[in-house]
Amino acid sequence: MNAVNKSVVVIGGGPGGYEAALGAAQLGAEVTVIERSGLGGAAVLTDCVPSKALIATADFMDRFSAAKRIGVHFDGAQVPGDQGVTAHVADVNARIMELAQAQSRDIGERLESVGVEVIQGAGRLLPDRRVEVVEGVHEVNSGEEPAPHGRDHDEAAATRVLEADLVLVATGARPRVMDTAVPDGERILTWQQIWNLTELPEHLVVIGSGVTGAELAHAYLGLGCAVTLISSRDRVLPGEDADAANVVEEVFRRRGMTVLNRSRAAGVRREGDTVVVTLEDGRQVEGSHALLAVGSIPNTTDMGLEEAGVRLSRSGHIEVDRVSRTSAPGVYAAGDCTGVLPLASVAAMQGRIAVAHALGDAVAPLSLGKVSSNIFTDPEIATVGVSQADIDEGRVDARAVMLPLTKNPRAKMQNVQDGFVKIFARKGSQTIVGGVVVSPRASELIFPIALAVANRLNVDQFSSTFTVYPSMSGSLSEAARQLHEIAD
Ligand SMILES: Cc1cc2nc3c(=O)[nH]c(=O)nc-3n(C[C@H](O)[C@H](O)[C@H](O)COP(=O)(O)OP(=O)(O)OC[C@H]3O[C@@H](n4cnc5c(N)ncnc54)[C@H](O)[C@@H]3O)c2cc1C
Ligand SMILES: NC(=O)c1ccc[n+]([C@@H]2O[C@H](COP(=O)([O-])OP(=O)(O)OC[C@H]3O[C@@H](n4cnc5c(N)ncnc54)[C@H](O)[C@@H]3O)[C@@H](O)[C@H]2O)c1
Repeated sequence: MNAVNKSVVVIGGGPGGYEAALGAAQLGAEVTVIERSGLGGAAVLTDCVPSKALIATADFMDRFSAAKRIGVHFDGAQVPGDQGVTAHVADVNARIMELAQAQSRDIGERLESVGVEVIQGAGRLLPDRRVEVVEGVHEVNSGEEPAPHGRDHDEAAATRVLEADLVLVATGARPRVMDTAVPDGERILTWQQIWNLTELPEHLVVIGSGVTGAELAHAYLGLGCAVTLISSRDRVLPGEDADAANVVEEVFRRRGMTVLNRSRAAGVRREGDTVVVTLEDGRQVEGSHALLAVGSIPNTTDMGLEEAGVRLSRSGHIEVDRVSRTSAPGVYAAGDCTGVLPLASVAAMQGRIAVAHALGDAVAPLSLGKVSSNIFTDPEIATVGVSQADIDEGRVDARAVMLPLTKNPRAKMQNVQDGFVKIFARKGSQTIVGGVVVSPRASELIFPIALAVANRLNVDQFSSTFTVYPSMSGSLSEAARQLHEIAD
C-alpha cells in the first residue's frame, strides 16, 4: 500500500512508538517522533534492557559459585572455598548505561535511515489530530512525575503545533511511588535510579514481589548483597503460574534471600546510612537501601487526552481496541500507557498494528493468547498461551502434564537442579494451547510451545518431531507424548 500523502505523529519513542514509526515510514508515510528522554524509551534506557543486562552480570557471577558444585575451583581464591569474585557496581552500571545508550543510538540511526524526523521535546495532544510540541525538553526518567512539558527547558523554547492524519500516543509508564516512601535517589530508590549506584548495597530491601521486584531481588542477590524481599501476597510472583513461582521462591530462600510473605510495606524512612521499612502490621525491616517495585502508573496526565476526546480508564490508562484505536478518531495508542499487557513486545506489536490499520495495510487484531513472556530469574520462568489458572477455574477445557527437569539427562549433566516443563492441551482435539518452562534459558525453550500454540499443533505433531538427544527440549516432547489421549 502507499501512504505517501499521509502524515503520522508519534508521541513517545519507546518500543510502542519507534516500532510504529518504522512501520509507518515503510508504508510511505511522513513520520515525526517526539521524545522527551531518549529513543528506545524507558524500555531501553532504564527498565527492560538495563535490568536484563544487570541480571546477565549476576548470572555470570553465579557461574563462578556454581563451578564448585561440578568440581571446578579457582586456585587463586584467597579465602578457602571462596571463588574470589566480586562485583564492582560502578563498572557494572557504567557498562550497562553505555550499552543502553548504544542501543538508543542504533534506534536513532534506523529511524533516520528511513526518513523519520525525531524531535527532542515534549508532546501534548490537541483536538483534531494536532500535537503541540515544546522543543528541547529533556527529562531523565527517574520515577518522579514529569511536568507534561518538562522542567528542563528554557522558557523561550520553541513551541509548535503539528497536524497529522494519524497521531499515536505511546508515552509509557513510570514507577509508582508511595507518599510514605519518597525516593531520594540515594538509598530509597525506584528501579530507574539504581543505575547511579556506585557501590553494592550491603542489604537491599526490595518492596514488591511482582516481576520487577523478583527479577531485581535475584540480580542483587547474585551480585553478592544481602536481600530481603517484601511480598504482600502468600508467595512471590502472585500473578504467575503457582508451581513456577514456588520453585523460584524456594531457590531464593535456599540461596540466602529473606522472603517475607503476607507483608505489606506501609512506609520507608531514611536514618543516616540505613533505611527502615515499616510493615503494615508494625514490624520493621532495616537495610542499607530500599528499592520500590510496587507497580507503575501510565504517563497520561496533563497531556490533553480527555480534552481531545481520548477516553481513559479509572487507572488512567488509555482505552484502546484490538487495533489500537482510542475513542478519538485518528488517535491511536500503544504500549504501557494503554495497560493492555505491559511488555516491550506487546507495545511494539500494538504500535505496528496501529499504523497498519490507520494507513490501510492488511492487519490482524492483537491476540494476547499467543504472547510469550519470560521472567529473568534463575531459573527463568517462561510462559505462553493459557495458564494453569484458566484450566483450574474452568475457563479452558484442557489437561496439563508437568515434568520435572531433574529427570532430564542434559539437565543432570548441566547441574540443573530446579525446574520443570508443563504443557497444556485441549481435551478432545489435543491441540496445544499453552505451556510453562522453568529452567535456565527458559526464554529460548518456550519457542517450540509458542510455535505450537500459534499454529494450533496437536500433541502428536509436537511429539513426533525429532529433538536432539540429550537436550532439554526432549522433556517438552515427552510432556506432549504423555498428553496423547488414547481414542475410545
Ligand atoms: C524493570 C523492568 C523490566 C522489564 N523487562 C521487560 C522484559 O524483559 N521484556 C519485556 O517485554 N518487557 C519488559 N518490561 C516492560 C517494558 O519495559 C515496557 O512494556 C515497555 O517499556 C513499554 O514500551 P512503551 O513504548 O509503551 O513505553 P516506554 O518504553 O516507557 O517509552 C515511552 C517513552 O515516551 C516518552 N514520553 C512520555 N511522555 C512524553 C511526552 N509527553 N512527550 C514526549 N515523549 C514522552 C518517555 O520519555 C519514554 O521514552 C520491563 C519493565 C520494567 C519496569
Ligand atoms: N521480564 C519481563 O518481561 C518483565 C520484567 C519486569 C516487568 N515486566 C512487566 O511489567 C509488569 C508490571 O510488573 P511490576 O512487578 O513492575 O508491577 P506489578 O504491579 O505486577 O507488581 C507490583 C507488586 O507490588 C506489590 N505491592 C504493592 N504495594 C506494596 C506494598 N506497599 N508492599 C509490598 N508489596 C506491594 C503488589 O501486590 C504487586 O504484587 C509485569 O506484569 C510485566 O508485564 C516485565
